[in-house]
Amino acid sequence: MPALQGLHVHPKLYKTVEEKVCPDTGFSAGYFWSCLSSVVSELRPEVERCLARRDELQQKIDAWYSEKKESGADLSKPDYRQACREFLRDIGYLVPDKGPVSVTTQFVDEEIAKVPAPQLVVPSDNARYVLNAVNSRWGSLYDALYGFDVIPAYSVTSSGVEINAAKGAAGYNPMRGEAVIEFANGLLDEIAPLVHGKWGDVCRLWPKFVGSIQRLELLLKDGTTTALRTPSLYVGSQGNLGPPDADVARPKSSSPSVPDQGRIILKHNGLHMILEIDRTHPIGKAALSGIKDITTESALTAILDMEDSVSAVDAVDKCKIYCNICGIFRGSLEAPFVKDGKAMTRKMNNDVWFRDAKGNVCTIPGRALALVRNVGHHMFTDAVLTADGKFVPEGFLDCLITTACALHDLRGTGRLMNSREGSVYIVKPKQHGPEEIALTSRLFGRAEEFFGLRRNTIKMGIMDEERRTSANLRECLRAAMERVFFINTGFLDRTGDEIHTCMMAGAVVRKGDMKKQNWIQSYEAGNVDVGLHSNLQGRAQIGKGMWAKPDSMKDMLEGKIAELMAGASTAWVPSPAAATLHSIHYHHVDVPERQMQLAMRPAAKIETLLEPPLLPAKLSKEEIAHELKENAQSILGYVVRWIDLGVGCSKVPDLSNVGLMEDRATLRISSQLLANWLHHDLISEDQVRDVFLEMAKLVDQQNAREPGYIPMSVNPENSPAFQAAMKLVLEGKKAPNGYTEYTLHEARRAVKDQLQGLSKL
Ligand SMILES: CC(=O)SCCNC(=O)CCNC(=O)[C@H](O)C(C)(C)COP(=O)(O)OP(=O)(O)OC[C@H]1O[C@@H](n2cnc3c(N)ncnc32)[C@H](O)[C@@H]1OP(=O)(O)O
Ligand SMILES: O=CC(=O)O
Ligand SMILES: [Mg+2]
Repeated sequence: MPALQGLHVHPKLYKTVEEKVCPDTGFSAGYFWSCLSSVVSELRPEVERCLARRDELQQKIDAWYSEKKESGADLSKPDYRQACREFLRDIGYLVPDKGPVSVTTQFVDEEIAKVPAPQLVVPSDNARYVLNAVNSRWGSLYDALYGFDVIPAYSVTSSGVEINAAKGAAGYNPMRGEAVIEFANGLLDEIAPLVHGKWGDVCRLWPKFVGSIQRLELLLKDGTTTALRTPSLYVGSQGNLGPPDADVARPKSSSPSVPDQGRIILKHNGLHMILEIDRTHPIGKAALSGIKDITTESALTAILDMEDSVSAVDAVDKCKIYCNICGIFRGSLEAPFVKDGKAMTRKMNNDVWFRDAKGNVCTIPGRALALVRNVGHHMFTDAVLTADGKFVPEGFLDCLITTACALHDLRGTGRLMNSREGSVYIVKPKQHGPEEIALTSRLFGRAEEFFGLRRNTIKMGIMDEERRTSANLRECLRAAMERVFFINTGFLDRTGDEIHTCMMAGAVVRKGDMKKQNWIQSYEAGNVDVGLHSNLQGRAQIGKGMWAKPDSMKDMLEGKIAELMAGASTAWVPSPAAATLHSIHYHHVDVPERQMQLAMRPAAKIETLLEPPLLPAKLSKEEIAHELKENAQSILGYVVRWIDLGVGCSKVPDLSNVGLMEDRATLRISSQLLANWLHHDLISEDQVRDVFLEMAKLVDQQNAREPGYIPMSVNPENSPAFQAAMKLVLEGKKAPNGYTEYTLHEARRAVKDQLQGLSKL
């Protein structure tokens, strides 16, 4: 390990910083390490103090709940809410409320400040996915509808005819295609209605100058022409689109004499939709309007995640991530891969060019605004060691690397532009209360000083996902009032933290019942209330959590609109297709107006937030057994891929065979829930072992075709993944804040060492 400025840096990381990150920034690698060295000396003691404070508070909470429980108190009773609040105030868990806060963050890109839209999260260790994520600003509506379950296998058309619209294996099903087009036309009728007629009857469309400005004109199949009811929704065009050479309606099959190939750009609620007209394309040829697809503005922001969706346990893993992040900020990231037998290379998309309604050339960004999620304060890495051999806070390294990579964007040395406002967006997860947020803000401030950046260039996305943050959210905002660019309800981690914090209070409800509990309703509402009353509109997002069923798009389309109705200006999606489909909700809901309505309601009560999610009545043996199985299956299904294959986010089928997105936050929930039930004797250790052995067989079957997969059930005693999964439950009670990372990291590192040993033989 090279020793630099008192630090010992892993050679791989040294090389990455020297060869990838620093060139063209104006800063040398030596300077970079001296900055890290300073910040470690300065702020590491503060991190340690914050972590010790977490443990101290948890011990006090455990003791309080244990005592109440032993004295036979019914903790679900309202009397206890007040007592609990007072206790938490006495121990400093709840901090004094200093009154209203007005967030003043400046230079925030409009994707965050102005336009409500989906937010995609992507594991940053996978270059191919990362590229897909930044390119998911634009998505094919037709593909998203065709490829998922939104269109049922058997559909009824608007004329009442039942059709077989199954996807099928044998190529394109034109009837499914018809159903897709019908859905899309219905959507256009809602968001861009015509003066008369319906989108389904349009046989041609073109921009037409009315005075000095273009309007969209449309020819209907009855031969009449029409226009948009709101003409300003048309914002431009591209290509060769008319005017039509005849004032007679053309029959469906005949092609116009003027080649009809081009794009019509509409804009509604701040989001663009591009009607792709191409009568030479098989879909466009078959469509009355010639529209072959609708390219929809989808994920305006994408979080490149260094945290819960990746398995990164050492310098080598971290370097892979850092190179991807650097590639994005330089605009140079590429990923060669083979798909369906074809070799291809994925790159970052260019911006979209078109002529606006006055005929001027203009552009819209071609990529989502990239935000980077660093790791939390509780993580330390041996990629860099201090002179006395201690691991450095991993979040410090993440922050300095992210900022140094972003210099390429800020200085314009990259090929493409990320932030047009000259900001860097770092999402900081798992912060507990205002003091930790103040610590992050100091870290960001130091990074700005090191690299000569304007104060508050580095913006902070606050994951509201730990109970102490939710309970003190206003003070948390105060601690970052010049930097905050979002508060997001990470309800998955938050649920894990809820269970851990209230571990001693009693047995908690089943995983599927958590969302109905009072605490979570109060948490979701409280986050919106605090955001709306702290001046976030126009400056920062109020975000809601992940849709964790990546294949269940019909359910998402029906359900996820509720998050906008609840006041969110963005919400997380797991994939580009989900972003495209979720974007529909932002056309249905006028978010600023909805937020104005919600700002009038009485704010959610803190007492409700503090109500533990305890089982109201005993569960039957069968119910307990089922819940144990379900959690064991998801824990094993996730953990085995994390530890043996180094995959940090997986789609794991549940017992009903629904694919669920599992990441470290969902693992925190499942393991904490079982640890809680174990502590309260709903299940025994023997039962846990038996069920884990049974589920290991099922998980082995599910992964049988995965290259490199090592079955757990053959020799569970020697399977690091099986052992780690068991440990997460059996020792979950004493895991700090219920975090799973320590167990996962230890086991993954052992597997990597073993693999390295084998490769040397
Ligand atoms: C609590 C929290 O912290 S939530 C935040 C953490 N969670 C996440 O980030 C979830 C991100 N999502 C994912 O990792 C994935 O979608 C998974 C693991 C859930 C499913 O992955 P897969 O099984 O590979 O998905 P599937 O086979 O359906 O789709 C693969 C295609 O979709 C793309 N894709 C899927 N998810 C993403 C994504 N998040 N970003 C970009 N592209 C994606 C892939 O690039 C691939 O397309 P390609 O072949 O053209 O490259
Ligand atoms: O990070 C998101 C969460 O839900 O946890
Ligand atoms: Mg989280």
